[in-house]
Amino acid sequence: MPNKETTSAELYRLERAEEQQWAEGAQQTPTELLREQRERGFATLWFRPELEADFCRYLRLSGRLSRLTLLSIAFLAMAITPLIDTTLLGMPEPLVPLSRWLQLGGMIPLLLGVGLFCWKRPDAAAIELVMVLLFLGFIAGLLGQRIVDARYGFDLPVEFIGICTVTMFALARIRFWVMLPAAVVAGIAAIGVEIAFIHIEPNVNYHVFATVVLMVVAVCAGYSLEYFIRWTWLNGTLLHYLSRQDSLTGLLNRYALEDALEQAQAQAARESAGYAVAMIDIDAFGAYNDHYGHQEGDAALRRVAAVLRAGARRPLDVCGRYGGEEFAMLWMHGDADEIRALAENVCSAIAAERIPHAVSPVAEWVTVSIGVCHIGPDDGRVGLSAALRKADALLYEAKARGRNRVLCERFSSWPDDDG
Ligand SMILES: Nc1nc2c(ncn2[C@@H]2O[C@H](COP(=O)(O)OP(=O)(O)OP(=O)(O)O)[C@@H](O)[C@H]2O)c(=O)[nH]1
Repeated sequence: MPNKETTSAELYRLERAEEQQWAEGAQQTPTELLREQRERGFATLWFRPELEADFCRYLRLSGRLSRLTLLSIAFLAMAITPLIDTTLLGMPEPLVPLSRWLQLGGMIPLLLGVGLFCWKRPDAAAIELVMVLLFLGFIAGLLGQRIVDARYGFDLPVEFIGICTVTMFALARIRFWVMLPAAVVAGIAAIGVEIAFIHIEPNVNYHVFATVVLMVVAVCAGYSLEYFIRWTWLNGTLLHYLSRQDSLTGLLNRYALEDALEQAQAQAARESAGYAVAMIDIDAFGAYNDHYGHQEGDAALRRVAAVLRAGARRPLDVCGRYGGEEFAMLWMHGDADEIRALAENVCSAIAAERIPHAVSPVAEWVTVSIGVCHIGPDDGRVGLSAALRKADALLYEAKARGRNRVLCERFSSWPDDDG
């Protein structure tokens, strides 16, 4: 899912690439995959690989603001501490140089660097690793200072380690299983330091107890938060696909089809590229239904749809169900001859399926008629309804000329009837 800064052109490309991936690789449609995952559950906080990659990308992009908030809080804490450590916290003077060095020389530049990285590269796969390393660096700094401070009898509020861990689970938006090992290391190191180096009784027992409680809270909060995010993503993505998919054929439904066609037209205009819009209708499908029944009719529609989907495999092509037994396609790029060849291929591929049609006036098997309106690069911006109307008129002309054929014409060769 694209982030806010993605331009509409990039967004269009991303969506098409996503749909393309689904269409090419998968045995199952997105909705089938998502439904299956919902039934299986995800108590282990893991989706099947086809979904996991998409979810991780979503988590990285949607977590950008949250991570920047976390880094801002850490930055603020680091910036404020020099003002209060000697006054409010009672840090002895000899410890101040070390503390300043760690804060101003180490943590603040590090936070600024990581902040810049999270700002500029929200989608970087390394973002989880960077956040975990920052966390471990932070903890190492705190523990180092804790050991030195204790020599001067200063009891550094070591609960900060637990609070850092809770904050990481709550705001870093990195996966639970990535954060957990770092949290365990931090917890063990914190408790180890208390027991081995700190001898300020009875505070050691209190600090150990507080660290354990905060670590348990952090882990539980991290688990339930990620479970909730996964649940929301899974249902939201399922709804997204259901609202765009024709339930019978798995192609884009009318709403999504028009949307995709408009976006493809805008893309063509940006690239000054030619394209073609096609209307496709199954021949004598009323008779097919009457003869074989609606169940068989549905099965035939699915098979025709599968062939059409295969005919729109290039990254920017579009294919959807316009309504009933009528489909629409858009082929991006290509001159009139290439477009005609694509349409002819689709027409003959459907005939080659040899879906029996005993009552067709055209052939012994299911055939289609196709009307194609080709819009050249110099035809200017053509409205979607005008392009579809011309393709539809050509389709009816193809029907009138005997069906099972392609009629392809250039948009500009038609009289302008828009006005
Ligand atoms: N099984 C099934 N049939 C459908 C569906 N949607 C539309 N139809 C049928 O498609 C048929 C369309 O028939 P017509 O519009 O008369 O066209 P046709 O019989 O294909 O004739 P021509 O287009 O002139 O070749 C009707 O019988 C509809 O019931 C569907 O989802 N499933």
